[in-house]
Amino acid sequence: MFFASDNWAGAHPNIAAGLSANAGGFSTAYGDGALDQAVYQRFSEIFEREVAVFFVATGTAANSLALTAYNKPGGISFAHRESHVIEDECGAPVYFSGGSRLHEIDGALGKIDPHNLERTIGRFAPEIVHWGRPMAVSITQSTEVGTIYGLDEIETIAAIAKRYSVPLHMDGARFANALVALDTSPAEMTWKRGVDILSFGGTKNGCWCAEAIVLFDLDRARELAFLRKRAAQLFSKSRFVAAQFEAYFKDGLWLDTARHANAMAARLAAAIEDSATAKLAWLPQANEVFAVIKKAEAEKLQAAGAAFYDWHKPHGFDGHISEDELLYRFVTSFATTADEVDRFGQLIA
Ligand SMILES: Cc1ncc(COP(=O)(O)O)c(C=O)c1O
Ligand SMILES: C[C@@H](O)[C@H](N)C(=O)O
Repeated sequence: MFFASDNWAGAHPNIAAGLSANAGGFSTAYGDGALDQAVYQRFSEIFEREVAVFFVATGTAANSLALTAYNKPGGISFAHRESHVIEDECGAPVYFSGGSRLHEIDGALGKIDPHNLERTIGRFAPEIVHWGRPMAVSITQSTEVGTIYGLDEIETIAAIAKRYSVPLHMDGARFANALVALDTSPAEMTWKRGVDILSFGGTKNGCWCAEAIVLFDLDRARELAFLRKRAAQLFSKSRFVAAQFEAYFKDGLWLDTARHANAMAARLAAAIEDSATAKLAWLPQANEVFAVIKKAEAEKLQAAGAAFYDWHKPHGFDGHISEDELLYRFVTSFATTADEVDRFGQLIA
């Protein structure tokens, strides 16, 4: 029973088959091969406009380079206080940009509160040389605590970013999970709501190692090409990332895998709701489930083979956590089975 992270899941068989099918022969290196070009075109079709696509190895690289694409001396990017770019990337966005800063914005359950954003970014609007100046706004979709921004919420945040002439970045490490949960289109959830640059994650949703920066603001494409190479993120055998995305998009596989992961999260949440020894912290909106469980009970579950971790209490969670309890995070994936969830449900009953 593996709920530690969707990063623990392997590669979907179709993705693995796509890699094998493209392993032979020769292909122009460094992103210029026929398969690369075909996949770039597929991204433009999916987003219903011409986009620039840059394959990178990790979500951290995608986020760091996306923010660096808009770099400026004294630049400040604004992100949720518990965002991955602030809490889990070891300062990579600051490092890759040569010293831009990340400023925390508060908001409940992983989502930036627009009023807090307006108030904070507004303070830096005079661009006083001592303080620095706004450079970007970054949101995570779905968020680090499995919540989702509605289309109107994205639009509201984008409008604030535009008011201060900065781009809106979307950390889409779990883009597909949010997309199917909202039952909307990639275009509607991004550029049509004011997103300028997207970290498009495939790795957590069935790929072996496939992340892409999707740039809607094509004027930045040339700059980003150099930033990626300087960051040692340009794959020589780029066809192997392209092959994964080709299989990922084929027949809507990426949407099916995300729907399955979300459905398994809903199933797991129902089992936790029915439990006498655990409390669901909030309803899952994508593929992450959070529950308050007695430490002793959690240890029994882990001893029985369930892999999951405790998680820090997010801002805006007003549930009670007793001394002998902790908040735990469960992440489902394309590889999570109903049997696995039901087996866990029996243990936690
Ligand atoms: C919300 C979010 N963004 C970005 C990342 C970064 O991905 P990576 O670990 O591949 O750098 C993760 C990692 O799981 C994540 O959860
Ligand atoms: C670092 C850890 O949070 C990872 N991003 C995950 O979601 O599992």
